[in-house]
Amino acid sequence: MPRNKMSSGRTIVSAVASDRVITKFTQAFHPDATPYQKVNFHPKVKAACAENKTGRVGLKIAKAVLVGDVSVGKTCLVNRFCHDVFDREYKATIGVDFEVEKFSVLGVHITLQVWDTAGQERFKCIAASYYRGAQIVIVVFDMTDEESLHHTVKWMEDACATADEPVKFLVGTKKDLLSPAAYSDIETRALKYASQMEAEFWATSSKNGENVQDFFFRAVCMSFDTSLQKELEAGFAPSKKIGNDLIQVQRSSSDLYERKKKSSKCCN
Ligand SMILES: Nc1nc2c(ncn2[C@@H]2O[C@H](COP(=O)(O)OP(=O)(O)OP(=O)(O)O)[C@@H](O)[C@H]2O)c(=O)[nH]1
Ligand SMILES: [Mg+2]
Repeated sequence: MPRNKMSSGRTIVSAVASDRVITKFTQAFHPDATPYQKVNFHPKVKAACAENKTGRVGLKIAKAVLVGDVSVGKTCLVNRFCHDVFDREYKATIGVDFEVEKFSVLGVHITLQVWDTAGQERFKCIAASYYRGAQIVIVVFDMTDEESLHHTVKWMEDACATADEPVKFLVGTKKDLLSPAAYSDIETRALKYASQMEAEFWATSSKNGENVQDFFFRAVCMSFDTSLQKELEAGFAPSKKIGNDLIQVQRSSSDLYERKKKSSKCCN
């Protein structure tokens, strides 16, 4: 297999970085913290991938959108996962940013778009226009700020209104700032919110990276399995364009590894 070394030091295998190759279904953060019972890829999905029968399907996976209050740590979460960096200085997101990550899941190449929205009220109008068609909704709160947890119900409601039957996640950040007792306390409350929203809970730290990669891998596995299952049941009918986004999923891609970053700025 062709291998290249990126400037960041990540090794690229067939257009996908070696640390973006998923061969096993990533488990939930905690078995009691999820409404999703999946612990493995569906047998039909596994068979289709093994037999190279995923076709040239234009699966509309995987668009992920991050929402949540100002300064809860959305951008840091994305930056830790996509660039393995952490910035302690707060720089507010203006409008919306997005990142593109390529994965190989069971040998199938997929692209994940990660939309990082601004928490500031004045950008809400723009951010909301990017929720459409998302298959992964990630509502983020700061585990040191209880108010931000209370607001997650509304964020989830708004984001899901135009999303595409999304996999739902409630992600707590800044775990590194909590004592074990304080963490246990907020976790108990967060689990109640997650259960009420029918979302899967994860606790993370972008500062030290705790659970960040596992969380994104879990999101990709869930979305991939669900979408491919749907496509298989539909008999690979030509995929419909839903919303603004259509992401190609192909068995083999000749694309070079690429990283796009786009900023949409607004208003008021
Ligand atoms: N200690 C610690 N600080 C964090 C963590 N995540 C984020 N922060 C800090 O929290 C502040 C806000 O982080 P951002 O990621 O910019 O917050 P945001 O949610 O993107 O904010 P908006 O773009 O305004 O919506 C920054 O000063 C970060 O350094 C974390 O896991 N641990
Ligand atoms: Mg931000």
